[in-house]
Amino acid sequence: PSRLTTPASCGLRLRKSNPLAAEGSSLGLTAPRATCARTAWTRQEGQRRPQLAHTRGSPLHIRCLAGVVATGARGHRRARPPPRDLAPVLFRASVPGPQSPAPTLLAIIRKALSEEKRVSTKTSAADLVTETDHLVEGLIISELQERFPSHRFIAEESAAAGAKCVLTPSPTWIVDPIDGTCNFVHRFPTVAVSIGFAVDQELEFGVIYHCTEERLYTGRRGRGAFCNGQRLQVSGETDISKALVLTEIGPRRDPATLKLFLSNMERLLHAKAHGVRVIGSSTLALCHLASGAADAYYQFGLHCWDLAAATVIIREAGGIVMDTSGGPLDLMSCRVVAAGTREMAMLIAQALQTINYGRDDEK
Ligand SMILES: O=P(O)(O)OC[C@@]1(O)O[C@H](CO)[C@@H](O)[C@@H]1O
Ligand SMILES: [Mg+2]
Repeated sequence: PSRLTTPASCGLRLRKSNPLAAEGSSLGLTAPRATCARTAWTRQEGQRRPQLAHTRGSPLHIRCLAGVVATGARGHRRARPPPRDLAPVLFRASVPGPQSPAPTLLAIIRKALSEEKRVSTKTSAADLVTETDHLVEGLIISELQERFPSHRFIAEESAAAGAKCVLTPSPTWIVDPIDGTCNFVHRFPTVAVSIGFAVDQELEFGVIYHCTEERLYTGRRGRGAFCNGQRLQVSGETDISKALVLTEIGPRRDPATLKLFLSNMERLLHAKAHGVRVIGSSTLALCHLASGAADAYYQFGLHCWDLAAATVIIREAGGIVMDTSGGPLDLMSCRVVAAGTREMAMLIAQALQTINYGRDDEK
């Protein structure tokens, strides 16, 4: 029995030759296909979450996706994140196989990406949501909830519907079902799913999947960060005048907020940063930082579901994630500075003017 064994209800079986079964194997670029119980989903009128039914024999599905990421995360204090080797199985497996009759998480996102969407707005005209955001969040939560009834959830669309975002010591899943919804609506192919996990208010692991480029980023506290099996390492840059900096605009577009946003960007450009980029997904921007493709990230107006998974990945890649004041990160504070080095993070923090977005746990 290896750590790859998932609970019987999932029905996941991996072939004996599975290289991921070996302790310390890579993140599974060569992961074999796995089979598990088939999960069919339906969504009836007025029903917020999909209903799940099981049949044996189909390619791995969201049930396994949630089940595998959750393996070992049972129980307060003793909660243990999954072996890092399992994470790729999780997302890889949710891509439908040739004979798959059931849509899977990534299949749902990819299909919807190319279709017309029903788009609604949330806190502002630039803060978008689609039915796919709701559907994906519902799938992830119902699977995890069924397996871990005592665990708590903080998730973007549930929060938008009024659920409180309070991080307690209980094991808590922090979910952004689609990060980059505006990109998703425009078919701009920079869209991710982000799932973080915290116990005792400490982030334990994070998984971010770049849905169109099939890049799986994972980080587990004390065990490193990886992208498709390659270890991630931040850049060692300490000089702003040699830095590529990433940010996101934030949802507000009122003149005062925009003025501060543009002035912060201007300050970094005056400091001769090579560039300041906005790609439309804070989780993927933070993954670029973790991989050394950028040197710093800052933002006002992001949320705990943008930060949870990415924070573990950046820290495990050797980077710094801190508050814009230069103090420790506060996951609920709606602001962040991250960089490959503490020197760079401090320089960025010192250059910024604060934009007050309030706190996630006070909304
Ligand atoms: O709504 P979504 O797609 O999950 O978030 C999109 C996004 O650009 O908006 C947030 C706030 O500006 C960013 O941090 C985040 O990446
Ligand atoms: Mg989202």
